[in-house]
Amino acid sequence: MIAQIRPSQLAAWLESVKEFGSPAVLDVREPCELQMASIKAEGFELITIPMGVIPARLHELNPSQPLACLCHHGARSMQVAYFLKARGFNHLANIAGGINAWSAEVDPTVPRY
Ligand SMILES: O=S(=O)([O-])[S-]
Repeated sequence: MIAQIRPSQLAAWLESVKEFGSPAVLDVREPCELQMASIKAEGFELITIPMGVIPARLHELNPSQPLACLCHHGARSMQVAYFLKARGFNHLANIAGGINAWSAEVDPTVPRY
C-alpha cells in the first residue's frame, strides 16, 4: 500500500518521515513537462527522472531515502511508487493529483497544462 497524499499534505508527510533520512520529491514527468511547470524545492530535495528511464537510472536513487512521487495528475507517479516499493524502497508516497493539484492547492504560480 502506497501512502496517497494531497499536495497540501506534503509538508506534514515530509516531517513524518524525516527520521528515516532527508526526504525528496521524485518528479517523474518528461523534460518538456518540467519546462512548462515545476515545483520549487523548498524544504526538500527535488529529483527529476522521467518515468521511462527510472529502471535504467535506479542506481541514482537511495532505497532508504523517503520519496514522494510526483507527475502531472498522479497516475505515472503511482506506478513509479509501486515499482520502487517492489525494489525495496521503504518510505514512499504518491502525490495525488500531481502538479496540477499542486498548482491548485499549494502554489498557484505553477502553470497548469
Ligand atoms: O501524469 S499522469 O500520468 O497522471 S496524466
